[in-house]
Amino acid sequence: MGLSLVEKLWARHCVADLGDGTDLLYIDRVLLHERTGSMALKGLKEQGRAVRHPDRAFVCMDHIVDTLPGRSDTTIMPGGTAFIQETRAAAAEAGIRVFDIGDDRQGIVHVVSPEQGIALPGATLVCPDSHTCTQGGLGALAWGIGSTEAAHALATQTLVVKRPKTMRVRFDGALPPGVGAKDMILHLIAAHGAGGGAGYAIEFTGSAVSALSVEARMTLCNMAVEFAAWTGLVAPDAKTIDWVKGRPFAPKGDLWDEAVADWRGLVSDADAVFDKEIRIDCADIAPTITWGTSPQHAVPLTGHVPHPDHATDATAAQARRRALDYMGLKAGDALIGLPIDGAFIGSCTNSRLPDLRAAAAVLKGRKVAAGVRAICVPGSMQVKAAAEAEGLHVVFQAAGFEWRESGCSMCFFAGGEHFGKGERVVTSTNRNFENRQGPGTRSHLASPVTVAASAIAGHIADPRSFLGEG
Ligand SMILES: CC(C)[C@H](C(=O)O)[C@@H](O)C(=O)O
Ligand code: SF4
Repeated sequence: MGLSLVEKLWARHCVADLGDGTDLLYIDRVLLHERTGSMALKGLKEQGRAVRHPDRAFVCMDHIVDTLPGRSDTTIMPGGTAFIQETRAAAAEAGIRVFDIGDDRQGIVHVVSPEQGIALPGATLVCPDSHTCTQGGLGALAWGIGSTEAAHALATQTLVVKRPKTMRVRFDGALPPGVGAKDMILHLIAAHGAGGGAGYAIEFTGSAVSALSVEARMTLCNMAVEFAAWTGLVAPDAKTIDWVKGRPFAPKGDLWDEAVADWRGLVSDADAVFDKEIRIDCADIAPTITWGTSPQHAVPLTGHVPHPDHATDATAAQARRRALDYMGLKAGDALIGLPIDGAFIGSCTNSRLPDLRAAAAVLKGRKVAAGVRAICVPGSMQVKAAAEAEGLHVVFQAAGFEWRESGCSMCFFAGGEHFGKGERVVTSTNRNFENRQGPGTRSHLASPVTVAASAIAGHIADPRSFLGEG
C-alpha cells in the first residue's frame, strides 16, 4: 500500500514512536508572534532552558501592533506595548531573529514565513497560532500549537504529536468566473460542517487546486482549521518550486538543486489510502458568503439566510437562532442588498498580492459608497511594497479605501483596532464569531472581490456584476 504525502512527511520527521498513538517529531522551524510567542519565551526562561537552534526560530510582530501609518510601540490595545517590548527583549536574549515594526519584512507571520522562504515544501513548522496551517499551501507540514508546546519546541526542536487521520479533498473541474479559493473553502465547510475535518490532516488535490496560484493554495489551507482539521496542505509542484526560488531563507546553489530533486517526490502515491475522501465538483461552487457566526453558516452569495428549523439538529438550530439575533437578520433574508458599514481586506487568509490585485480590478475607477468604512491591510510590508510598485495603492485610495501598514489589524479584536457595535462588515478574514472584529460587530466572510464589490455598492454585492461576468 502506498503512502499519502502527510504520511511521508510524518515518517521523515519521526524521531520516536511513543507507543500510545503519539510520535516525537522533529520540528524544522518554530515561528512566534508577540501575542503568544512572548509567553513561550517567558516560559522557557522560567524553566531555565535555552533555545536549541535560535537560527531556526523567527518572531513576527503582527497581532498587537497598530497598522496606522506612523505607528510605534504604542498601541491602541491597552497593555499592548508590554507584549511588543517583552517579546523583542526575550527574542534578542535568545538570539532569535525578529521581523519588527519598521523592518520592511514585517507582517503577518503566515504571510511573512512563506514569503521569506522560511516555510519550505516538506518542512515541519509550528507556531503558537491556529492559522499556521496556511503554510501548508507550499507543501509544508505546518500546524498550530500552544505556548507551552512552543517552549518545548524551542528547547528541543521536537514535539510530541498525536498521529492524525488522513483526508483527501479533491476539487474537480474548473472554477466558475468570480469564484476563488475563499469560496472553495467556505463551500466545503458549509457542506460538511465546521467540525467536518476534526482529527484529520487534509490534502487538497484536484485540477482546480493545481490551477490555483501558490497564494490561493495558502488561502485554502488557511481555513483548514476553521474546518477543525489538524492541518491542510497541497503537494508542491513546479509552480511551488518556482515560487520558492530565490526567497531570502530558501536554499541556494547546490543545496537548492538537492532540495528541488527531493521536493519533486513529495506527492501521495497513486495507491495511497486515505481515511476519508471528499470530492467536490467546482461547477457547483458559487461566490460564497457567511450569514451567521460560524464558518459553516455560509451560502451562495445569491442565496438567502436559511431557516433555523432546517438545521441538522436542535443544537444547530439553536446556534442558528442565536446567530440570526446577533447578526440582525431573519430567515429568508437575501444576502445581496444587505446594507453594510464596513469593508475589510486583510488577514492571513486573503491579503497577499493576487488578493489585492483582484480587489483592485473591481475598485478601479469606482468609489466606495458613502457611509462605508473601507480598509485594506496588506499581509506584509513586502506585499505592500509590491502592491505599491504596481500602483495598487493608488487604486485603493482613489476608491476611498484606507491603505495601512501590515498586521492582523481588524481580523481579530483583542482590545485594539476594531469595527463598531452592530456594524455590518464584509471581510476577507477567516472568523466570524461574535465580537471577532469588534464588540458587537457583524462579520460576513467572503472573498476579496466580494468585499470590494460590496464596498462600492454599499451593500452585499456580487463581484461578477463588477467584473462584467454576471
Ligand atoms: C492570537 C492567536 C493565538 C490566534 C490564533 O491562534 O489563531 C489568532 O491569530 C486568531 O486568529 O484568532
Ligand atoms: S490575520 Fe487574523 S487569523 Fe491570521 S494570524 Fe492574525 S489574527 Fe490570526
